[in-house]
Amino acid sequence: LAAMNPDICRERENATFNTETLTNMLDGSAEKTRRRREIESLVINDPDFQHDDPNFMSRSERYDAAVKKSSQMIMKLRDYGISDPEEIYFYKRCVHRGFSEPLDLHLGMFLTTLLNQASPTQLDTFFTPAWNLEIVGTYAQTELGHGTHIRKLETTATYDPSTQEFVLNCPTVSSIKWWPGGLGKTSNHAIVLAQLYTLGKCHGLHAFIVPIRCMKTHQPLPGVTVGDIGPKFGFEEVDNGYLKLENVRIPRENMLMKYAQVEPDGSYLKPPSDKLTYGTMVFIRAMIVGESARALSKSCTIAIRYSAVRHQSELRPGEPEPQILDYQAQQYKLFPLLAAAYAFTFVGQYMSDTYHRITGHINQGDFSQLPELHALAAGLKAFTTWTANAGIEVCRMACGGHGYLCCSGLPDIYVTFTPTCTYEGENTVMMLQTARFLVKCYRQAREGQQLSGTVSYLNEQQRLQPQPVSSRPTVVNINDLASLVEAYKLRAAKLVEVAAKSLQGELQRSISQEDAWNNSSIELVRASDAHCHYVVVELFAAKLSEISDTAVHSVLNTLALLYALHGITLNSGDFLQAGLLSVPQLSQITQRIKALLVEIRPNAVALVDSFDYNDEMLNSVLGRYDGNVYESMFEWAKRSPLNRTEVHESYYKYMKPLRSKL
Ligand SMILES: CCCCCCCCCCCCCCCCCCCCCCCCCC(=O)SCCNC(=O)CCNC(=O)[C@H](O)C(C)(C)COP(=O)(O)OP(=O)(O)OC[C@H]1O[C@@H](n2cnc3c(N)ncnc32)[C@H](O)[C@@H]1OP(=O)(O)O
Ligand SMILES: Cc1cc2nc3c(=O)[nH]c(=O)nc-3n(C[C@H](O)[C@H](O)[C@H](O)COP(=O)(O)OP(=O)(O)OC[C@H]3O[C@@H](n4cnc5c(N)ncnc54)[C@H](O)[C@@H]3O)c2cc1C
Repeated sequence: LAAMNPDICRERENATFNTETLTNMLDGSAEKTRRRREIESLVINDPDFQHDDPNFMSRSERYDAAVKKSSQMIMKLRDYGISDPEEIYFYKRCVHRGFSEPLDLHLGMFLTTLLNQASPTQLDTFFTPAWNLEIVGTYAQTELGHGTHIRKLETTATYDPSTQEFVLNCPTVSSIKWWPGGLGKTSNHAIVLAQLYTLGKCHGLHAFIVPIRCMKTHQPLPGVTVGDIGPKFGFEEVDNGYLKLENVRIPRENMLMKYAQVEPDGSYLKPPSDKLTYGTMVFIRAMIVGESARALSKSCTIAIRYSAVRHQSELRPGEPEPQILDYQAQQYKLFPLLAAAYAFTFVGQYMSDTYHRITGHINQGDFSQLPELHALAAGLKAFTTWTANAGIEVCRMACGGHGYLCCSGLPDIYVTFTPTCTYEGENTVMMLQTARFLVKCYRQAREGQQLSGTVSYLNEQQRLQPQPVSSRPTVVNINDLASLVEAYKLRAAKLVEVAAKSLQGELQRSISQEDAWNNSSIELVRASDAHCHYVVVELFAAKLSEISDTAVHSVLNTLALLYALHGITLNSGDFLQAGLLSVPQLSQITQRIKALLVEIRPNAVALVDSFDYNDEMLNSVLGRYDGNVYESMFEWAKRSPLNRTEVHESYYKYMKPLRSKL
């Protein structure tokens, strides 16, 4: 066993706080940390889950290996009695080393849709077989022609009262289902989102359980054309698929009928809200916020550990080359991302709690908070994925050339994460959904209604009436987190107002509501972005008040200040325009940020250690806990398939003959 790299040892000795305390806080409690590690070690020590490096495998081999692992995973979850969704998720992440896998849609969307949208009788019929993996399902919504604008999806489900069946059809090329994970080869069922027709009338999108492959032979059923859509930017383990349905008949009982219903005679009963069909998307959006935190914290772990062991260039003449982590420019790249990773971890926990709280109310028949839940999940999903997506790439480049190697782990993190900006609601479109809610709230507040929840700041609009910047006291105390939260809040209020006024201005030019909306999209997206940024800063600050350990409190306070101040510098125009900040303060902020980088420097490695990714999960030569990066990179390269023979066959086939011809 090689000794620990001395640089990284020194980093750990210099930390001012106890990493275990912080890890416990991130997990929720010491007991939760213990249990998570226990679950992870079940996987890591399981010979069935030892795997070949996927980088050296073909796509088909990768799919094969993933299905093998997923099947074993389901067996073992059963054997170990792991049934808590959160624990299933730990186990699953560890088995697949953070990669997406063929059963994701079954576990994440098929089962969830059943749980939330099936009637009790339907749950009895479908849930147990689905839990036992006899039914393997996916969520088939997107079509070739439409992913975003789902009201225009073209697949139809027409009720036939004579047989009490629905007849499903994809009538056009653009109506072919396209993208669903696990659809191509793995699933034997799909929840298909289709336009419901009954008694000659269209009632919009509804969800149907459609068998697509024979339960015995796994052959596609009559009328079903199904397959894999081909290689992608990443997601190589996943058989994202296509599906064309031609006169496929399913029993009436296969329409999910917890809310909307079709009676045997074909009469239609409306749901209490027609957006309940969209519920599974809200769930996954809420989960993606936590995924942003994970992707970013993993990337930071890799880049910061590597920066602690990598020496390059000359800082002071005659002295040894410094750790690249000592360069201010390197710190400025990585520490704000580290701060964002912490912020998003807390936001992810909040989003998950909020989802469960409000879904609880919805299950009791109270739909009043659905709009806020939707707006929050949509906006925070977009806000956090955009930041994390860009941040992963910054981390990769911060590792220099070695970041480009697959064994750094960073390319896989990037290609696996980047579609979160697109799937489950394209980010710009999600920001516009949040803006729709914000503008509505703004108008309500104007009309004198008292708003509650995350938008309650819009009640304070009177305070925001325009006044000359010079006559207004500057609001920000750049050393006080509470004051920074206030500034973010006022910026959000201002940008919501700007967006609302833009809409108003457009409408006064007597164009349609829709054109006014389109002509204000830039302002609307910025308003949502500012709103989400405020929510994130606010939640980070609120988290600090829960921390009793003074050493941990101090280091997280530094990170929270860095997060807030760095965000101001990135958006300084907004803060200046709103009169929340003066020009001299801007350079004070830069100085303050530099001081914060120095404060964070001795704790940087400990702060990424606290995320507690074991080496198997991190899967990165550069991010290894022991810091022995060069040795293991050399070992990894030797295993490259091109090195199986000393002389590659291409030499004999092409180069050697060429030489004799010249
Ligand atoms: C016992 C055991 C327990 C067991 C437990 C078992 C369970 C589990 C166990 C295991 C757990 C382990 C898990 C493992 C997980 C694995 C990971 C998963 C990986 C997943 C990978 C995911 C891969 C990716 C999958 C995908 O990608 S799947 C496809 C996703 N596709 C999209 O996301 C389409 C976007 N497009 C739209 O969402 C709409 O098109 C559009 C733009 C909103 C316009 O919608 P439109 O209908 O036109 O509405 P508008 O007219 O604009 O608005 C009209 C009005 O409705 C409002 N409103 C719009 N929405 C909504 C909404 N939701 N909700 C509420 N309101 C809404 C709007 O606010 C407006 O309100 P108003 O202002 O009028 O008051
Ligand atoms: C890896 C991956 C896995 C997926 N898995 C599934 C799955 O399991 N099941 C499933 O059903 N789907 C799945 N999808 C599909 C995914 O949900 C859609 O791709 C997504 O909803 C975006 O829709 P789109 O592709 O139609 O993009 P488009 O809507 O065509 O977006 C293209 C551009 O148009 C812009 N745009 C569109 N509408 C507006 C608007 N109203 N205002 C302003 N700008 C607009 C967008 O911002 C974007 O820049 C998956 C996709 C990927 C990449």
